[in-house]
Amino acid sequence: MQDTLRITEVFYSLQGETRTAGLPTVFVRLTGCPLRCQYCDSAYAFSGGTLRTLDDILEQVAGFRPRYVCVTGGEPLAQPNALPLLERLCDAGYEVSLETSGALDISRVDTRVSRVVDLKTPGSEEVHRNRYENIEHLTSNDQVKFVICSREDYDWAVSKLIQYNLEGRAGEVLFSPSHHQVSASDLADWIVADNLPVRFQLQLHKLLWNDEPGR
Ligand SMILES: C[S@@+](CC[C@H](N)C(=O)[O-])C[C@H]1O[C@@H](n2cnc3c(N)ncnc32)[C@H](O)[C@@H]1O
Ligand SMILES: Nc1nc2[nH]cc(C(=O)O)c2c(=O)[nH]1
Ligand code: SF4
Ligand SMILES: [Mg+2]
Repeated sequence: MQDTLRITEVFYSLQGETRTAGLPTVFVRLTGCPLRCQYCDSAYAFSGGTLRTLDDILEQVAGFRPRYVCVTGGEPLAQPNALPLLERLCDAGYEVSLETSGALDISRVDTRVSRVVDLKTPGSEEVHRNRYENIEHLTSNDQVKFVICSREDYDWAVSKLIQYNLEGRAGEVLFSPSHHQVSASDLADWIVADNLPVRFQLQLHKLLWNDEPGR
């Protein structure tokens, strides 16, 4: 169908992650994902959802009068109409971010959008899906994220940081512990010991609300 997207939820909350962590943000969560990361906290968005028009989604977002809008999922870029949704959110004047697995082409995403590209680690069990061609499209408005499941994942992430000069390409490089799979304080200690040019982050929404859907 034209101009529709399959949507799991639209909600207003504090952004729990990335460079806008702590800022009130509307989340638009798109349904469906071709990956199956072993840690996925959003598996409820793999199926179901409601087909909605872009106009309908834009109208609900406007009702919250937000400054920040985050398009997430599921995997947003698995739906072709994610691209016009992102454009229209930017045209409406919001500061827009996109959370993507990095398994799909980001090159056609509006560059006004801050693209948060998750480079999947071996511990995610989806490392083979990384589309490394995306890295050349990154700008200082974009963010690269590693969700770390173990010391081995940390060492792998450091090697990718160096290999692709990620600090020089993206505005932010984020290291996040996979929830309850690696000690957050160990990860923090490793980053300091290695003097890494990355930002450690925790998922604020899990500290606040224990990952209830729609928060
Ligand atoms: C649910 S995904 C949706 C967007 C896209 N599919 C992706 O993977 O980036 C949003 C972010 O949450 C992260 N995430 C999911 N489960 C997590 C967990 N248990 N601990 C930490 N981060 C997690 C993902 O790695 C991703 O960066
Ligand atoms: N508050 C809040 N912040 C978030 N940042 C990323 C989220 C996600 O599930 O992708 C998320 C979420 O679900 N809730
Ligand atoms: S790519 Fe994102 S939504 Fe899909 S399984 Fe992995 S974390 Fe979950
Ligand atoms: Mg969540």
